[in-house]
Amino acid sequence: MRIGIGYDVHRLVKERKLILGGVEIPFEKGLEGHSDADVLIHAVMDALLGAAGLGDIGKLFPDSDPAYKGISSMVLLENTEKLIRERGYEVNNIDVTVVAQKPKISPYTRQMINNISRVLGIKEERINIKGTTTEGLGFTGREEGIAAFAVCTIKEITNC
Ligand SMILES: Nc1ccn([C@@H]2O[C@H](COP(=O)(O)O)[C@@H](O)[C@H]2O)c(=O)n1
Ligand SMILES: C[C@@]1(CO)OP(=O)(O)OP(=O)(O)OC[C@H]1O
Repeated sequence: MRIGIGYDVHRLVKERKLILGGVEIPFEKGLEGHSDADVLIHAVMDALLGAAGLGDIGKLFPDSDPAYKGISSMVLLENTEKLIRERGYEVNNIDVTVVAQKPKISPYTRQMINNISRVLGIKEERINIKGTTTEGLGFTGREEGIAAFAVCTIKEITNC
């Protein structure tokens, strides 16, 4: 078993969609980025890549590459899963914390978990997603951005 950790931050701006965990959440602002800026999925990808010893998201999917402009991060997650599988690992479990003053993510976590479970080919019970505010403190508290932390474990693929 190997463990990985991921962390990402994206800025909240007007006239962008807010996509978290592959779910479009109605909100007055969205996250800025080269891709769809799904900060939750980016943290999960970095955790998976870290666990497998494969570097990080920016190394594998550089934001200088026009191929990734506006791409759904669920596609990048799918590619990440293939890479760790090629290394001989499968995902065991994932735990994510989204740090956002607003919006509340709890009404959407079931759908996010379903999206991730389908892309990674693992049971929903192996994925946990939670939200927290920072009680108005810091850049997340001022609603300037959203942060996400993810921890995962991966295990060697066995044939039996
Ligand atoms: N973006 C968020 C933030 C919080 N939640 C839910 O609210 C609970 C209380 O949050 P505190 O930061 O005040 O501790 C938290 O445990 C979550 O259930 C949320 O869904 N989305
Ligand atoms: C996902 C990538 C690639 O489109 O771009 P962004 O959406 O800007 O995200 P970030 O977490 O800043 O870095 C990873 C990038 O390479």
